[in-house]
Amino acid sequence: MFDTLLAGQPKRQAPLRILVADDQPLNIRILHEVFRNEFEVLMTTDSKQVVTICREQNPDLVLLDVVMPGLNGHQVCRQLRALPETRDIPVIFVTAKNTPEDEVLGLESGAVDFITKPINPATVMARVKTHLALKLQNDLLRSIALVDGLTGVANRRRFDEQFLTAWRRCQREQLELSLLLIDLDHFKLYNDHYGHPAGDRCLTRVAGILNETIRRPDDLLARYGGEEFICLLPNTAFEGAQGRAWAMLHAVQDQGLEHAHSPASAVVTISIGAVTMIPQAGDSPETLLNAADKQLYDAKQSGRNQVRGIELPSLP
Ligand SMILES: Nc1nc2c(ncn2[C@@H]2O[C@H](COP(=O)(O)OP(=O)(O)OP(=O)(O)O)[C@@H](O)[C@H]2O)c(=O)[nH]1
Repeated sequence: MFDTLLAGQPKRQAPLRILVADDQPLNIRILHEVFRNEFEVLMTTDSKQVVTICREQNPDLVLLDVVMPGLNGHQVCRQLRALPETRDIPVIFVTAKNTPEDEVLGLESGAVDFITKPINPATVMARVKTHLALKLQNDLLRSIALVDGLTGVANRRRFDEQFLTAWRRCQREQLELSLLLIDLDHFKLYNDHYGHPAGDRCLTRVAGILNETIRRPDDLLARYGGEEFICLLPNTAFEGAQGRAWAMLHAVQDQGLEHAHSPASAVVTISIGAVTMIPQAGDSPETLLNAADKQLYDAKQSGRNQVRGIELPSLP
């Protein structure tokens, strides 16, 4: 099952990655020996490092010792489940404590399985492969559920998830967060003149053009609804966001897609509302969305085929 699933995956950039956390270096060495030929193995003896490593290195599975100084395995597991960016990483407890009470406690804290010490290498490998296969299957289903069926770019749900994660990160680290709200100009007239199927093809072309202007791994272009797209630019200052917006506007215009009945231009064009802010504790993500909407409205009012932008002051 594992190899079949792996073969069906979109090509991964890196090998599957496992994090082994145990305060005893000897135990880590034993597990490293079991996995090192098949997976990339991350290791730590410090339970307090597990959440940070998961956030930064996004392992596909965690093997977690239960009894550790500082935070115990159950506490770590609960922390992982509470964070959006780590909650889908499966955790297997590796423990000498295997009474029914221990197992209930472990399952309640969110572990998917238990492996009893002293470990049997063949059993550990089989269990880990089973859970990795399930994780890959979940990742695949999630990725399908998060793509817009018409244009192939991210859908609204994916945007909502990623926006919230970016918002929290920028709030925590006091970074600039920018949003571009993008709308095709006079698209009703396009549909009326060329027909709905041609309108669909036009939307798909524009989505592709916009997506090609995205540069950084954390940037995201999504279809926000109808003929509206949205672009998330975390850790991006106002000038950078404006630059991206104008690059998108020119890229669409330069394609020269005929729009004979548009009062704005002879070709398909877009209008963009751009906003930037450093989120503070009292701010809400809607502030940024509403501001982008207002800027987009201004761009439309000013004749379309325009970028309008604003840098929001933070709350005192
Ligand atoms: N072909 C196609 N058309 C869509 C889709 N989603 C929304 N539309 C059309 O997009 C058009 C949007 O029209 P309006 O909201 O009036 O805006 P507009 O004509 O683009 O005018 P402005 O935004 O003011 O420049 C409507 O005709 C919708 O039917 C889609 O998936 N496919």
